[in-house]
Amino acid sequence: MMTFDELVLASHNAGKLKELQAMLGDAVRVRSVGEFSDVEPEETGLSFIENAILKARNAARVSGLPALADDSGLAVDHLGGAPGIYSARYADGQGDAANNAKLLEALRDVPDAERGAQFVCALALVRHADDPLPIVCEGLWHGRILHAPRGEHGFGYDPLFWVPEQHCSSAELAPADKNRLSHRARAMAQLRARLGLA
Ligand SMILES: O=P(O)(O)OP(=O)(O)OP(=O)(O)OC[C@H]1O[C@@H](n2cnc3c(O)ncnc32)[C@H](O)[C@@H]1O
Ligand SMILES: [Mg+2]
Repeated sequence: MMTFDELVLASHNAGKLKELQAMLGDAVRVRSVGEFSDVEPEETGLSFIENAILKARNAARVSGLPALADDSGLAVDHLGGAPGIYSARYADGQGDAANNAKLLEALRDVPDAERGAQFVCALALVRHADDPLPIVCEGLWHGRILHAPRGEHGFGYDPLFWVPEQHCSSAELAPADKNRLSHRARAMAQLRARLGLA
């Protein structure tokens, strides 16, 4: 079993950091990679898993600590799984509002039945930068893309993601509920089990 008292979170995304911290609770002392470096590694992988491992290794390298990375995104059925691993860069780095506007435009006039989508989260945990055996977990969250944004919580694509079983968007969920239901929560539950913490 892997145990440690300090862990660096390999993300520069404030929304993600907040959710990951809430999910990890007091189990481990958490640092952010931003404390060690402002340079974000290039996400050159072709899969969520490859990018998560790449970010985890980078954070372990700059911090000297074990590192947990999250690579996530939104895969839209009608768009053949796009924006996928390119979700953060969908509108060429112009940020969340531009990403959401571009997605709404891409799905303009597409009926509800064809607006299925899933949020994907890959988590990678490495003990050190060259760890040959990263722990990797994935979580999916199925939903549908709305026709207009709803809700103020969360971050990123949350205002456009309808959660059928909750009858609201993921930005309308209380943070604690999103952290129980989301792609990230599902990946984190697997990680806990793998670490013997579940
Ligand atoms: O790579 P790091 O530094 O962690 O930060 P990032 O924001 O670049 O993160 P990703 O590369 O994993 O890209 C994730 C994209 O998917 C979006 N996303 C991921 N999880 C989400 C969630 O729970 N709710 C809404 N959008 C989410 C997020 O807004 C980004 O556009
Ligand atoms: Mg990124």
